Amino acid sequence: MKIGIIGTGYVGLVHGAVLSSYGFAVTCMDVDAEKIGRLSEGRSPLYEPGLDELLTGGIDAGTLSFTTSAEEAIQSSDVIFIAVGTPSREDGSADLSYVREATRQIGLYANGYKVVVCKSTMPVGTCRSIAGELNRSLEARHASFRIDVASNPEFLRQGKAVSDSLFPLRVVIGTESDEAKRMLQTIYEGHIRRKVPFLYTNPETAEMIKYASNAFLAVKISFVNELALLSEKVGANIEDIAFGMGLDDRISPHFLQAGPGYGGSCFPKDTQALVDVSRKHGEELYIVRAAIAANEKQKARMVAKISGALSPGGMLHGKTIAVWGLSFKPETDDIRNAPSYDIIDGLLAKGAAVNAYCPQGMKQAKRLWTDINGGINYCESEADSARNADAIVIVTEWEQFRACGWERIAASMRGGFLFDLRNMFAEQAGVRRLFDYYAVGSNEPAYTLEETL
Ligand SMILES: NC(=O)C1=CN([C@@H]2O[C@H](COP(=O)(O)OP(=O)(O)OC[C@H]3O[C@@H](n4cnc5c(N)ncnc54)[C@H](O)[C@@H]3O)[C@@H](O)[C@H]2O)C=CC1
Ligand SMILES: O=C(O)[C@H]1O[C@H](OP(=O)(O)OP(=O)(O)OC[C@H]2O[C@@H](n3ccc(=O)[nH]c3=O)[C@H](O)[C@@H]2O)[C@H](O)[C@@H](O)[C@@H]1O
Repeated sequence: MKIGIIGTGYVGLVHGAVLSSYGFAVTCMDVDAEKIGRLSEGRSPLYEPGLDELLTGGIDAGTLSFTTSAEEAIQSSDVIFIAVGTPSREDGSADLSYVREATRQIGLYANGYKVVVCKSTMPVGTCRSIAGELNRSLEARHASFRIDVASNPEFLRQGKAVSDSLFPLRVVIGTESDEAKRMLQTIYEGHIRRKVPFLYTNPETAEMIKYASNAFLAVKISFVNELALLSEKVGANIEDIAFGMGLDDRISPHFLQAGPGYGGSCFPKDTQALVDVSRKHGEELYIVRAAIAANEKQKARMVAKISGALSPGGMLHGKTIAVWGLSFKPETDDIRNAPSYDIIDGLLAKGAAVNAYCPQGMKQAKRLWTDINGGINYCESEADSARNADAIVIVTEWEQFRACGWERIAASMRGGFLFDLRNMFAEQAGVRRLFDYYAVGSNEPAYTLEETL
């Protein structure tokens, strides 16, 4: 069975590389010629642990190829995954123009029976509308074959995309076509053998499972973040609260990590798109709406927390702040909707100078944050950014921050503040004692500079 992937971003590229490692012949197609050029040389355009090895393996084995030609990818494949972006429009609805274009090209170039699989996250009803559009195209061409469509949402996390693809927690297949179901079962045979739960539904249910899962996780994070703000006021500790809640397996300990607010290319856009769908159907999702609002509040509160501690009036003229971690989470170079953007923007608006450092996110930040880049001084390392700074703000919990030479860094600073927005060092007296230390969701007596001097 030959497989085509339309859209070689985080999802399409990882999915294609993983399927090629199973031995399928995979053709990955993208409209971005620069991306395809790099990939053809075996160089990944994005950072994802384990991906480089899979790419080289697939290219060397001859099972993975890349093209900018939709015609070639579509005509050479039996199963075509649509994995293009579905970003937010201004009004929060999902922009389906890339999906529509991919669909148009399949309708135009298909040269025999195909299964089209909707891998992108698409609002409920999209999969069925794609089927309708394809049928109309085939009718107009008087084609003698049909195309079946299935929804097969993706649940991988960035930073763990390869392992999540190899070892998913579940596979959801939403289709009314037995042939499409059978072909997807063949593709995912390894998961079936490993007894990964498979869920067969109609396309609408599959689409909703994806949005419901992301929205639920976003709600969980916003819930714990609001409790973190309250905890600071009432003298409680959010880390202990989350641990105490998580011991109940009906709640589970996962996704209860308080922080600066969720970010990324999916939670912000998918929660908004779900709210948009709910409004269009007259069934407003108040809880999801509240999670979105709480997330915005959380990012603003982080700026207020930093500025309030550094200056009684809240303005930051003359202060230099080192911001560590620009990517929306560790182990990715993706800065889409990263809380770091809002926090830096807020600090700059208050007059601060910002020294930024991120292990992987700086290249994209330099390219994409054109509106705030004038105010950011990008640095080579943690130490470089902290030299002569008044404060360090950890926005993303990169593991390498744990052992970055804290004594030396603290000694090189002008001020002594550490705002640990991920509570990385909440339990580590060795680092806390070097700073006026601020965590999220707790005001427990920190090891302040006065105490240690
Ligand atoms: N990033 C993630 O962790 C996850 C993303 N998803 C969903 O998967 C979809 C893709 O997301 P990402 O991979 O992050 O997006 P991305 O932005 O990294 O990649 C999308 C790719 O599609 C290409 N493209 C656009 N129109 C095209 C066309 N007509 N033909 C061929 N290529 C085209 C773009 O050039 C780009 O390379 C989205 O719907 C997203 O919500 C789902 C689960 C996880
Ligand atoms: O649809 C998607 O794109 C994907 O979205 C998320 O994956 P991802 O965005 O890669 O990353 P997460 O690990 O879920 O983190 C998202 C954001 O929430 C934040 N977060 C996460 C967990 C937590 O306890 N607290 C918290 O603040 C992270 O820092 C990050 O900013 C989901 O976890 C995936 O299952 C889904 O496939």
